[in-house]
Formats: sequence, structure tokens, C-alpha cells
Amino acid sequence: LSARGVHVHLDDHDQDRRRTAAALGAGSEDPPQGRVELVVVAVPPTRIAATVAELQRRGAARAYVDVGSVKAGPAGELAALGGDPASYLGTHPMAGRERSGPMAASADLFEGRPWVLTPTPETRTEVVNLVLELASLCRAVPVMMDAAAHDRAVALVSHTPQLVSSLVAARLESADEAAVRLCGQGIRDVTRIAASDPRMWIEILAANPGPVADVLAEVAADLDRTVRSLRALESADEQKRSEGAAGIEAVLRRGNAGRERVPGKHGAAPASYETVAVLINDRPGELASIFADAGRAGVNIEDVRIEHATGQQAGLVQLVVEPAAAPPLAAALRERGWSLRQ
Ligand SMILES: NC(=O)c1ccc[n+]([C@@H]2O[C@H](COP(=O)([O-])OP(=O)(O)OC[C@H]3O[C@@H](n4cnc5c(N)ncnc54)[C@H](O)[C@@H]3O)[C@@H](O)[C@H]2O)c1
Ligand SMILES: O=C(O)C(=O)C[C@]1(C(=O)O)C=C[C@@H](O)C=C1
Repeated sequence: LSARGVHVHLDDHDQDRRRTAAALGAGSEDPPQGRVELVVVAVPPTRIAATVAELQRRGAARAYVDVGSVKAGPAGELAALGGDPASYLGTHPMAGRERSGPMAASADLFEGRPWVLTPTPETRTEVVNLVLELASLCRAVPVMMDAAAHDRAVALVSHTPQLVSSLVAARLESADEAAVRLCGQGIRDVTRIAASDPRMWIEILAANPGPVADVLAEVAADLDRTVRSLRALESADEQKRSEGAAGIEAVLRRGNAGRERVPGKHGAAPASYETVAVLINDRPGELASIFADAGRAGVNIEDVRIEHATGQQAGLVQLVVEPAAAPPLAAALRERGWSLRQ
């Protein structure tokens, strides 16, 4: 939003996170002077309703939107707290990371992604329009849904996949080192989201347990059938072996058909970026000062990756930027004494 000229004020009850986000160029740490147009609440799901209600009580904005992964619960809690349903809209951008905090943020996260809006008959049109503008500034694709239908849909496409990824990764916990050493790309793809923050996911799953249990029970039935097919493949009886092979083929083919239905990113063309690599010492404040120097050079950082050399007090920070911004950023950082790497 900042990159698109919107004046953004940041708040977080963790000051370090707020400071890091501001240093990354996400917005200003200064509190707004008076009422803002829109507040975007991006706190853990159980904190959404109380946060919105408190902001509404203070008259902080014309409109309030949250981005929580579950929708029916927070809306009900806001009503119970006496919040104003007319100025609030529950939303969910279908984009995220398995890592938390400002260092895991990236400016193009929402590009081409569905952004679910769950207006009710009480939501003011002006509020829906503001949120449509928000989604459009983030280059996301707005999708209107009822909150309960949203929660059932994400049980299938987000919440069950998180659990299945965790279940597969959990098999590795006490596996032999000899096996773990062989991990290739397949298991990396299937287990990426198993690295997610359990505290956040306990809250999400606790707010949507029924629909997730329904989908997981169907996965469990498929698993049972698949185990029986594999056992049949071990049999000496040819007929049983061919039934087993048919069962396995059926599940693989159903998987192909399901996978084909997964849409690519909608609309926006994939952005191509360049990387400026900077050597840093492992001491507090190094990152914040690189971001501040990039900000002074007028460069927007799209993404950040950090590699720590094992056993050394140094690391390599890769700043991902628009191609045109890479040469001026490199020059500005060199001028300020940073050591750059190819
Ligand atoms: N990570 C994802 O993939 C993803 C995707 C879509 C939506 N969401 C939703 O976005 C929200 C935030 O998730 P995240 O992944 O950005 O988590 P996060 O941990 O990176 O950010 C949450 C922030 O909220 C702050 N916070 C907690 N309680 C607060 C309070 N009472 N007042 C002010 N700040 C408070 C925390 O300090 C933290 O910085 C959640 O509701 C989550 O369901 C997450
Ligand atoms: O890709 C990831 O790492 C995510 O965490 C993304 C993901 C998802 O399931 O697609 C996870 C939870 C959110 O509510 C929305 C998006």
C-alpha cells in the first residue's frame, strides 16, 4: 500500500515488530492525526473481535476490516461485544507464508490471489467499496462469500492441507538420519507449510473444527482404502494384486484430476525481480539499518532472504527489488559502507 502512495500507520503490541516493519518501508510508526479511512486488523484470530470493538469504540476509522483465516467466529464475537456491524467487514486474502512476522512479509504477496469479502446485509456499501479498493491496490481478486460458506471452503483448501502437511512431516520427527538425508524436492513441497506457527494454527482450527474434521474423515477413509490396496499388492494371489494396483491407480488418477482443478494465480503477470546481496554482522539493529538505508535511497524492498553461514557471526542478506532499483540500491549501500556480494 505504501508503494502505491497510501499513507499507512503501523501498530502492533510488539514494538520490535512495528519498528522492523516501518524500517522495511511498510509505513509510519507515528500514530495517525485523527480518524483514518480504513483500519486493517491483522492480529491472531481470537484477538480480532476485541481489537475491532476497541478501535470502533475510539472512533479510529470510517471502516474496519480484518484479514483472519476464519470468518464466522470473529463476526459473531464482535456482535456479542456490541461492536458496530455496519462499519466492519470480515475478509480473508488467500495468501500467506509459513513464517510469521515482518521479516516474512513481501509486497507482492497478494498479487493475483483471491481475497474473500464476507459482507452482511448490515455492512455499509461505502465500507465494501473501500475494501474493494484495498484488494485492488494489492492486485488481489475480490471474491464475495457468506462467512459460513467461506469457513467450509477453507476447511477443504487450506485447513486440512495444513494438517496433512504436518502429519507427513511428523513422520520425520524420529526417522533415521539415513532416511532424512535423502529428502528431495517432493517432501519439501508437501511439508513447506508444516513449518507454520502452531499457536496461530491452533486458533484457526479451534474456530473451524467441524468442517475440518468432516474433510479429514474423508481423507482418513481414502487412506484406509489405500493401505488395503497396498497390502493387496503384497499378496501372492494375482487377482488380489491386480485389485490392489487398480485401487492405487484410482487414487493417483483422482489426485491428477483434483490437482488440475487448482487455479494458477489470477490476472496479474508474475513479477520478476533482482537481488542485491549484502554481508551483515550478526548483531542487533543491522537489518533495520539496511532497510533504513534502502528507504533513504527511495527503494522499495519486495522480499528479503537471509542466509547464515554456519558457525560464523555473519550472514548474507538478499534484498529482492524491482530490476530498475537494483543498481541505485547497490550504489547507495556501497556508499554507506555496506559490503556487497555477487
Ligand atoms: N500467515 C498466513 O498465511 C495468513 C494468511 C491469511 C490470513 N492470515 C491471518 O492474518 C492474521 C495475522 O497472521 P500473520 O500470519 O500475519 O501473523 P503474525 O504473527 O505475523 O502477525 C500477527 C501480529 O499481531 C500482533 N498482535 C497480536 N495481538 C495483538 C493485539 N491485541 N494488538 C496488536 N497487535 C497484536 C503480533 O505481535 C504480531 O505481530 C491472522 O488472523 C491470520 O489468521 C494469515
Ligand atoms: O502458503 C502459505 O504458506 C500459507 O500459509 C497460505 C494460506 C493457505 O492455506 O493458502 C494459509 C492460511 C491463510 O489463511 C491463507 C493462506
